[in-house]
Amino acid sequence: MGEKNYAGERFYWSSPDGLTTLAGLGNELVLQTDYPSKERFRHIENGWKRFKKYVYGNHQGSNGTGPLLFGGFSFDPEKGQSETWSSFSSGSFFMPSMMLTKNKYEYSLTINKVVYPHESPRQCAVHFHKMERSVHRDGQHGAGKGQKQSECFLLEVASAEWLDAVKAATVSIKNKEIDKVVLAREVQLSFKEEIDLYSTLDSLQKEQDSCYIFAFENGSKCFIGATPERLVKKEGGTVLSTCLAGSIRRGLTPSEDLDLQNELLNDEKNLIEHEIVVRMIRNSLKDLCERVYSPEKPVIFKTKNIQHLYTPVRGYMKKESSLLHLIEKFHPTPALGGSPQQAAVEMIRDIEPMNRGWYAGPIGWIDSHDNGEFAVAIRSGLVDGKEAHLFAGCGIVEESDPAAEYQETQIKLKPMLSALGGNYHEQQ
Ligand SMILES: C=C(O[C@H]1C=CC=C(C(=O)O)[C@@H]1O)C(=O)O
Ligand SMILES: [Mg+2]
Repeated sequence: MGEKNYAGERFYWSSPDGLTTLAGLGNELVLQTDYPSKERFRHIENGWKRFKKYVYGNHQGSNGTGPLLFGGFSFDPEKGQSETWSSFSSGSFFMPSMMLTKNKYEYSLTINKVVYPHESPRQCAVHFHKMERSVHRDGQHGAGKGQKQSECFLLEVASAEWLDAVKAATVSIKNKEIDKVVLAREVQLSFKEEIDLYSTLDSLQKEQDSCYIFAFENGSKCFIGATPERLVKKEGGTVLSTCLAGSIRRGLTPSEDLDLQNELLNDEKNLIEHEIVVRMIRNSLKDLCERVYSPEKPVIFKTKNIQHLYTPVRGYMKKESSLLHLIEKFHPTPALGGSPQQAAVEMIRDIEPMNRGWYAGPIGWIDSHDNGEFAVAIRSGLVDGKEAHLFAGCGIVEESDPAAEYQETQIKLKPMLSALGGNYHEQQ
C-alpha cells in the first residue's frame, strides 16, 4: 500500500511467531549515521533519545505501536562504499508517518506527526483526520500482479575467488590465526520486467513462515528478505537472542528429512560452527544479566529449504541496558562474522570478493520505551527496478570443504530466487 504517496519510503516487518507485523509509510523522522565504527549505534540512540524528549503524551500501547523507529545497519562500516549500496548509510532509521500494526489478532493504526512551531492544533487535527481517511482509500492496493516465470539472467559474482577464499580461510584456521569466519558471495539477477515487490513479499510470507520477513525501501531500491535468525529481542528487562548456525538440506521424503536432521545433530563440523556462536552470545549476555538461560544442546530449526542447529539464549538484565547497546555488543555474532570477532571482520574485509552492504547487518524496530526486536538480514537481496543482488554465506571452520560450502550457499539463495519467481538462465 501507499505506492502513490510514499513509494521509496516504506517498510514491512513480520516476526515468525506471528506476534508482530508492521507496515510503515512515509519518513516522518529520519535518523542516519555514517560513523565508520561502533559509535554508529550510539549516534542513532542519542538522536532517538533527543527526539523522544519532545514526544507528546505517554504512549502505553501494545508491542510495535506508537512512535517507533524502523531501520538497520550495514554489516561493516569500515568496508567503504560500493555502487550497489551507495544510497545506504552505515545506519539508517525512520519513524513512519503512518503505520499499521498487527499483534496476533489485534490491529492498530499509528499516525506520527512532527509538529513545527508555525502549526496550530487545528491544523494538526485536520492532518490526523486526513491521514486516517487515506488508509481506507489506499487499502485496496498491494495485491501482487504476479511475476511468476519472468525471464531472468543470473550471474554468479566471483565464485572462483569465493572458493579460493574459503580454502584460504581453512588454512588460516588450521594455523590457529582464527577459529571461524563466515564468507558470503553474491548473485546478480537481471529480469526482463520490473520486479514486483508485492508478489515478492507475498511469496516470502507464504513460503517462509518460520522466518522474519522484512522490506526496507530506500528511494528506488528495496532491501528485502526472509531471515530465520533473530539477533535480539528486548521486552523490559528480558533479553532473548538466538544462535542459528550449522546447516543441512531438507529431505525429499519425511524419513530422509529425519535422517538428515539426525546427521546434523551429530555432525562435528556443524556442532563446532554452532558452539562458537553460543559461547559468544552467552558470554556477552553474562556481562549484562544476572541470570542467563540456554539449553545445553542445540535443537533443529527448519525452514522450507534448509535445517539449522538452534539454541535460544534468554537473560534478565542486572541494570537497564538499551536495545541499541545490546546490538552493539552482539553484532556481528560468529554466525555472520566469525571468532575472534575483530580478526574475522578484518578477514572478511580482505578476502571476501564483494561488499556486503546491509546483508548480514541488524534490521528491525525500536519503540519509545526501548522495546523492540532485531533480526540479522540474511537470505536477502537488494532489489532495484529490473535488477536484484542476492547474498548468501557460510560459516567456515577447519573441516570446511569449499565445494560443500558452495552447495550450502546455493540452498540459502533458494528462498529469494523462488520469491522473485524468475525463469533463470545462467550467464557466463
Ligand atoms: C550467513 C548465512 O547463514 C548463517 C546462518 C545460519 C547458518 C549458517 C551456516 O550454517 O553456515 C550461517 O552461519 C546466510 O544465510 O547467508
Ligand atoms: Mg554452515
